[in-house]
Amino acid sequence: MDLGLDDLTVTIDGRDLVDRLSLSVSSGEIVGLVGPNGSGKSTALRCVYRALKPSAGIVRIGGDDIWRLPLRDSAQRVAALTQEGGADFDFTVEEVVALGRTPYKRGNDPLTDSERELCARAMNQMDVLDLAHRGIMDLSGGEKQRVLIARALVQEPSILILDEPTNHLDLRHQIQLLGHLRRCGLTVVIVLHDLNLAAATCNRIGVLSKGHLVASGAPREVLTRELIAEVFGVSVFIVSHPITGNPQILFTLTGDDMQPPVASNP
Ligand SMILES: Nc1ncnc2c1ncn2[C@@H]1O[C@H](COP(=O)(O)OP(=O)(O)OP(=O)(O)O)[C@@H](O)[C@H]1O
Repeated sequence: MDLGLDDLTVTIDGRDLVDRLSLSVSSGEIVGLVGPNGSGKSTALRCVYRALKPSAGIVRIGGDDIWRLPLRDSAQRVAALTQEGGADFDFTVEEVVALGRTPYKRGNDPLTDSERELCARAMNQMDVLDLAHRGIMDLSGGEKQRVLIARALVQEPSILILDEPTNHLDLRHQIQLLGHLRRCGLTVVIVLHDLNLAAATCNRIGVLSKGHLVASGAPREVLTRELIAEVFGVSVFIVSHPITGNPQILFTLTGDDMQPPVASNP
């Protein structure tokens, strides 16, 4: 299912946190959003998973304005891993994962056998099956993150929204998760701070700066020295990955690479 943001604008207290953001994501495509802290990435995503109503513009999923759909319908199409987490209650891991089925249930309907299998499969994919009976509150940051991703997967969405999903994940689990996204065929919008991971994962990358989309395209077109200096204020070197050819960003920690970002609002 495709996703489109048309002139999405979020204005709060007179400030445009997101300003006329337009982005289209084809069915099965993985699009990354990158940008400095406070550039509007999470705010834009919140409009897609219906946590925040845009001040102007439209979010289309499969051609429908998401804000005009019944909540149950949009929850069957879009699942999100948010920065807020949503694991602040004393449920077991398997109970939290089962919550992903809520858009398909009425009242206290129990899970069907096939839904139980779906939950077990997602927990296995996210490597949390052996934690099934543990309390979510007692898990490590990375374990909790993987449980919440499993919950999003059992929602069986067509569109997956992931806000910094690699937070807390060790290298192996980062690769497992992003590799799974590459293979699963879902339409994905993902915020990543690690530009190398973004280059490895995304078909296209959109760069946000001060609420504006300042670049978008294939990783190799977008992640240039010039763009990174302009938007992030860091002077980097870019090499090609020896196997995939994806851009890999190299930097030092001497401080000599830092400069003020100069990206301005168009
Ligand atoms: N409800 C709100 N009221 C006022 N300002 C807000 C609100 N939500 C976000 N902001 C501000 O909007 C700007 C964009 O925030 P947002 O969380 O979208 O940035 P981000 O690009 O996701 O940042 P980060 O990389 O730090 O997660 C920030 O300056 C933030 O302080």
